[in-house]
Amino acid sequence: MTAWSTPVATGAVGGTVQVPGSKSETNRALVLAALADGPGTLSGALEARDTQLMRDALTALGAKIDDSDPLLWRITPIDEVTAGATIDCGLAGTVMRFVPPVAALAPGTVDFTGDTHAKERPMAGLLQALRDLGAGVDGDSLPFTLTGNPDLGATTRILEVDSSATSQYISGLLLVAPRLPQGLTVEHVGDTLPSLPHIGMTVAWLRDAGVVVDDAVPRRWRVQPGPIAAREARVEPDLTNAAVFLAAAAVTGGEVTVPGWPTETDQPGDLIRDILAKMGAEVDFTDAGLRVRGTGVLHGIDVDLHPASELTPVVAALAALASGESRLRNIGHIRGHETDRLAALATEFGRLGIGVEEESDALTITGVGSNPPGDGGTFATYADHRMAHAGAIVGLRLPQVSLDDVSCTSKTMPTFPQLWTDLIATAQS
Ligand SMILES: O=C(O)C1=C[C@@H](OP(=O)(O)O)[C@@H](O)[C@H](O)C1
Ligand SMILES: C=C(OP(=O)(O)O)C(=O)O
Repeated sequence: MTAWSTPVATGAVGGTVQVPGSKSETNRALVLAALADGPGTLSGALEARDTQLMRDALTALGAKIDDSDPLLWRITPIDEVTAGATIDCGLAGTVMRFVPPVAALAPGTVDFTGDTHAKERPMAGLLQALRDLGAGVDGDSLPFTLTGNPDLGATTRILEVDSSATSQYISGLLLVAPRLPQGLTVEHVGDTLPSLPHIGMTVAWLRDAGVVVDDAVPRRWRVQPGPIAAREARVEPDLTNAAVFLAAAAVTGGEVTVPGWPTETDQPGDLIRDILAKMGAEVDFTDAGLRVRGTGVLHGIDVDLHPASELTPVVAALAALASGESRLRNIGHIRGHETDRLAALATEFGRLGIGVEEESDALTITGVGSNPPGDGGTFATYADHRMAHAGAIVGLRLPQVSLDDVSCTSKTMPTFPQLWTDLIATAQS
């Protein structure tokens, strides 16, 4: 645990923040490279706990990953998936949902474990799907032992999956689908399907590796069997992680540029541009990247975050500092993220004196506007990197906010405390 006093911004911030690579893209690229038909490379990849866990997991299953050059990782694919390993998933959704389908190709058992809270994260729908494909699994949540089946999916026509708890079940299954003898047709059978753009990202990465995917029918994906082409793949900056720095511009009336922001992207974090503009900031592309300028006005917002729910903590923090009421809707499934984010945000904002009403799938937040409560206090992060981002944003205007633990930011952005300190220092100078 590393406690951290968040810096208050005494003026407008101004700076350029080079945001590290996308977690979601890096971990998809690693899985596809490990299953590819030859050696490949990855540039712009994210160095963080979630991607280290993925590298360790794929190495344990037989891939060779040379990450000695941070600018260009070299991946030699798995020849035959190795049985007998123990995979530590940490708290990484992409590891716990993307690696078991790979391990299910092993001729033997693979053990899966994770952090204390990982045991609470939804796994049952994926593990049932793997059983339906012919693997064995001895539980419905972490930790579990999986017994692989080299004939995985050989007799499956259509695999029905309830992915309402997390889109990552479907992404994990699609990533191995081309390696199954008949390919795979996956059909979502639940009521809701969150984070759909993240499934779109999976489909795009498969297609870029030469895999034929038919997604013409909503909630149904048909992946043809065939090789996954080895590639020289490139990862974009993480747009959801970028959101916290852009928020600092909007909150302080300052200006922040993020270089390398793609003009077309599969990352749902791109939605932050629209959200910030609706809340009153100026958002535009310049030759240097995406620029956000605070205007001194920050309105509340009514927003459906179902497709981009990982933005919730940052948007909630913006709402907390805005004027008027905000409503963040359709996000019940984020109770299964790194922590129950609806409960955690309501508790921690409430403790600081910010009005929050928690519903089963929504938050209503009464922004403090020009009257931030003055006492500050401890802000618990629940091992959740994005709770740390939310605490840092409210700490820009509420004095003496202290995160109980900032080390959780290493999950996807170990450089966050330094990048944040440097950016907020520009307001003091
Ligand atoms: O596939 C991915 O890379 C992700 C999918 C989403 O998960 P959920 O569908 O559980 O929201 C997102 O929130 C998570 O941060 C990353
Ligand atoms: C939900 C998130 O992560 P994970 O990939 O662990 O699900 C997140 O990063 O906001």
